[in-house]
Amino acid sequence: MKSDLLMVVKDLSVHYPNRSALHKISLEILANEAYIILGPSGCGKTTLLYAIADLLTHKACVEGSRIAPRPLKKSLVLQDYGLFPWKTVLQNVMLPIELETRKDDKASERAMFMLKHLKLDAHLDEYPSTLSGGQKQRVALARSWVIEPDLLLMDEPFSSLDALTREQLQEDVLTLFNQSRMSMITVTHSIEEAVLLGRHILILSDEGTLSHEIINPTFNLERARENEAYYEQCIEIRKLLKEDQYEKTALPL
Ligand SMILES: Nc1ncnc2c1ncn2[C@@H]1O[C@H](COP(=O)(O)OP(=O)(O)OP(=O)(O)O)[C@@H](O)[C@H]1O
Repeated sequence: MKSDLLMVVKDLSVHYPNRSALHKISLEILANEAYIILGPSGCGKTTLLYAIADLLTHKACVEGSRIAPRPLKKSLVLQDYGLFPWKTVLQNVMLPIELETRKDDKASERAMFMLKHLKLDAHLDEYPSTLSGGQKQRVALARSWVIEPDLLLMDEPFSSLDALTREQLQEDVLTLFNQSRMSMITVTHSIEEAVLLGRHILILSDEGTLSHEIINPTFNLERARENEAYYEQCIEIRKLLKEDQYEKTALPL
């Protein structure tokens, strides 16, 4: 196995009691890489993310394998932040450290660095109810980063934020990604977000198969939104999604 391999997913299929969600998905997840899961609504993006995170409900029947050559530290960021309302910003961020059995002397220092970087240092003792959506999502990001995960999993993390806040947070994620050695997997509906945050773009079809796995040459491009190559890549991805849709609806000759 390659030394920088975090996980090998082989022939993964997931069946819920009333329907199947994924069909024979195979992929490799490498260290220090950025992955996107993109596809139409209901195609199984969240199911794939949860399968990788090992968080599928007990009702899901899973076939195939997910093999990690070494134990992985994983963190999950959800669309609705998942903060504890009775804990302050700092307490929310430090929670995963408290739950760890291993002593981590540098954790407080790391948490403070993260909170400062994400411009939350003036809100340490505030409760989530007093924060804006963007601030809450920053707390969730800081919390997921503080344990220095091998794999950061994000389920539509910015979809409930306004456009400017979303853009700022996407920049924050890229900066933190570039300063770390982790891999991240982001589920999104947005082609623009996919091209911004993913070097590997995995496109699922309506039937829950992996229809395309694309290497995005514009990933990590400086000031991507001011660059033509970024928009050309968005157009390419949009074409592939439309072709998938067309193939599905085309009448047989
Ligand atoms: N716990 C569950 N029990 C039964 N069916 C489920 C469950 N979770 C998801 N499904 C079904 O599996 C399919 C895939 O769901 P999933 O949430 O993974 O898709 P998605 O691509 O993330 O959707 P969206 O883009 O709308 O969030 C859907 O048809 C959904 O109804």
